[in-house]
Amino acid sequence: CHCYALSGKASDMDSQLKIGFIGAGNMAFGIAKGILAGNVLPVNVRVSAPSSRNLGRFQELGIAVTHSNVEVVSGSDVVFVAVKPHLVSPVLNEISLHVTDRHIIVSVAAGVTLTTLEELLPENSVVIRLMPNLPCMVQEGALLFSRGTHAKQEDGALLHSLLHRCGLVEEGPEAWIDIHTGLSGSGVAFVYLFAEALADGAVKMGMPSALAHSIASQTVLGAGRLLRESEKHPAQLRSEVCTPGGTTIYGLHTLEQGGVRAATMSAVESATVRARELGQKSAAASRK
Ligand SMILES: NC(=O)C1=CN([C@@H]2O[C@H](COP(=O)(O)OP(=O)(O)OC[C@H]3O[C@@H](n4cnc5c(N)ncnc54)[C@H](O)[C@@H]3O)[C@@H](O)[C@H]2O)C=CC1
Ligand SMILES: O=C(O)[C@@H]1CCC=N1
Repeated sequence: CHCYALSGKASDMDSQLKIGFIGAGNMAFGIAKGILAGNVLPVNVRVSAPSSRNLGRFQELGIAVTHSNVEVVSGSDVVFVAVKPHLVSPVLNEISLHVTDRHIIVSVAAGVTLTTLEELLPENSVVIRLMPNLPCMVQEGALLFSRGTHAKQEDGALLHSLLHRCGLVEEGPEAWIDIHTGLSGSGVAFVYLFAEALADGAVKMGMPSALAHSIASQTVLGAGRLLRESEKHPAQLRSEVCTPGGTTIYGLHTLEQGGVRAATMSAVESATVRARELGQKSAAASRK
């Protein structure tokens, strides 16, 4: 049974837990790295994918690899389902017979709802929906999870404890997961686009590209760290950068004329709406 006593001893339990990943892509790798940075040993982790192409980097971490999803489920307590959303339904159909009350099934697939996940698994299965983002790779992810009908508070605490080295980990109602997907799952790509454009601007003004990209990435990193560590509102920090009549306010005016703020809000909205659409598609597919 997954009912580990969690009276502040979650991290002691982690070291004995068996962790599985179905799907060996970027997200599985990022989460695996964070989990190994915590209390879990590589011998207690296994990962499956149909081809060997993506498995090498997991092997380099000492993680056992296989082509059998069922083998991952049979040998694990916590199973991360980290395949593309349209593959969640076939994969859960394939493993369903092997899921027991020992398991916590954690899906990271964009859009796929707890209801769909629960319908595809045996009755009373413990299911958690998690939305991570790519910076889990460097333990600076932003992760939000939501518990299914049969996932208890202590199951959430266990997941939190497993993932705490992946970055910021929060729990919330399921309605926020699609929003978090737009804000942060996809949001990192919006930040990359902005970083690329910053560098392009510098190249346009005559700076060599390699230096411009290196400075742009450090600028994003530094701005992010200061924002998080100061706990100030972004508008406050922005005003600290703006000398009256100086360079920054001229640049900001140009950005506002380009509608960057409205465009960014709309980008979060479109990505959120798309996550909801993906959820409806996967629900329809699971009923077939
Ligand atoms: N990439 C990102 O930034 C984020 C992705 N996600 C979600 O994570 C999930 C995975 O995304 P990525 O890692 O980017 O994809 P990916 O394409 O890098 O990885 C998918 C993996 O699944 C494997 N796979 C394919 N069919 C399989 C099967 N039948 N059984 C087992 N494994 C199979 C592939 O070989 C591959 O290793 C998606 O559902 C996505 O919505 C969530 C948050 C952020
Ligand atoms: O683009 C996607 O659908 C996935 C989910 C969040 C980030 N990548």
